[in-house]
Amino acid sequence: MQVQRVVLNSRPGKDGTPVPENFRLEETTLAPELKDGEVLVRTLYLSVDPYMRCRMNEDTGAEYLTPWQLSECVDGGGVGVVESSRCTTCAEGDVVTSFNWPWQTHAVMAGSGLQKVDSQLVDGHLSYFLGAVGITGLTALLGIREKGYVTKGANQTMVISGAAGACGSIAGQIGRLDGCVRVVGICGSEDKCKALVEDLGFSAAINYRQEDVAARLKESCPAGIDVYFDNVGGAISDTVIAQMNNGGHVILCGQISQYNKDVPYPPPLSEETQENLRSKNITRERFMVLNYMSKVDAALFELSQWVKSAQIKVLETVVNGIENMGAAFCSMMKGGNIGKQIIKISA
Ligand SMILES: NC(=O)C1=CN([C@@H]2O[C@H](COP(=O)(O)OP(=O)(O)OC[C@H]3O[C@@H](n4cnc5c(N)ncnc54)[C@H](OP(=O)(O)O)[C@@H]3O)[C@@H](O)[C@H]2O)C=CC1
Ligand SMILES: CCCCCC(=O)/C=C/[C@H]1[C@H](O)CC(=O)[C@@H]1CCCCCCC(=O)O
Repeated sequence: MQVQRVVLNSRPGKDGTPVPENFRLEETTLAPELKDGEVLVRTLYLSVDPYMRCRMNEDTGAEYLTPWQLSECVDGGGVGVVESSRCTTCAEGDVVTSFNWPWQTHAVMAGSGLQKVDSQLVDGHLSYFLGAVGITGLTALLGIREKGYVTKGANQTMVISGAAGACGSIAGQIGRLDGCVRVVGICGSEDKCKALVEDLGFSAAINYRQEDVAARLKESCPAGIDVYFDNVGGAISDTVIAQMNNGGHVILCGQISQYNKDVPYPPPLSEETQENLRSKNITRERFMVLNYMSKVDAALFELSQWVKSAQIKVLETVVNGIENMGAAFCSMMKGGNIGKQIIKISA
């Protein structure tokens, strides 16, 4: 069988901005016969995620991430359907997902590396398994529950950076559902601000590209900031932390503003920000969703119930075609997405 796949064509360099030409589309042939334990899957949807920027480097800088190899097929989150199987745990027609799905239109995979999913959890919106009812929804929910210390009735204000993205858009809605009285998002465009306030119920939204973030935070968080869901790091986070209340909590989810720089993860903080954290007794613990796998089933069920009952609204930016994987990744890294960036590979 002839299939299309995406390979890593070149590396952007540790300090470089990724470009679509770092990826290359190729044709390849799949072996006609499955071996014991293997399944043939058709790819439905693929995910592009910020951590992939680290996998473009020869040294990813994170012990749990392996580098993509030049001229080899790249991989990440994917969902697809089993077309034929020689594995006892997967049957034809099963919908399956994996963190290591090859960027390929069809693939032969070990059945043992696939998780079967129940399409009823997402009312048939299978791309949600890569977002709101998948890793990014889990990151938002478990990040808040494990590191946010949100308490009903405590009149807390939560600020979210990268608020209109996959994790951020869900985190703000969960902050509100869990009891924060004000939820304020920071993001990079007027359209994003409008979506946060008008569609997702955020109390206010700040466009960091056009507005004075410090001044707008003062205005929209009159009682200060208690919880900060940090997706971006850098200057935006320094500004937020400077306005946090004593005993506040930073959920250190990601630092995308630093991923095109040759710095370790998490990147070092300025003296001033370190002093702000110390003097105000603010916690800032690193959060990694993969460390909470024992809580995933219950968390996915909770996310599914919220999505099905429309208490959480899901935003997606969907691009069609495997040939657009590289462009979709680069666009997401620059803010081209509202909600989860998804690539639809087949119907
Ligand atoms: N800890 C964990 O277990 C996990 C952490 N993450 C982290 O969460 C964060 C969000 O990931 P995800 O939701 O998948 O991605 P998003 O859907 O949020 O997409 C990335 C967004 O980052 C914003 N961005 C890009 N560059 C900058 C910059 N220099 N300054 C401010 N914002 C920027 C852009 O939005 P805008 O237009 O607003 O600039 C862009 O849309 C990332 O840091 C990621 O590494 C993700 C999954 C798991
Ligand atoms: C080094 C920067 C990482 C910043 C945080 C982040 O984005 C983490 C993302 C992971 C999250 O815990 C869940 C995921 O899906 C991300 C990692 C996926 C790991 C796949 C491993 C693939 C491999 O290397 O073989």
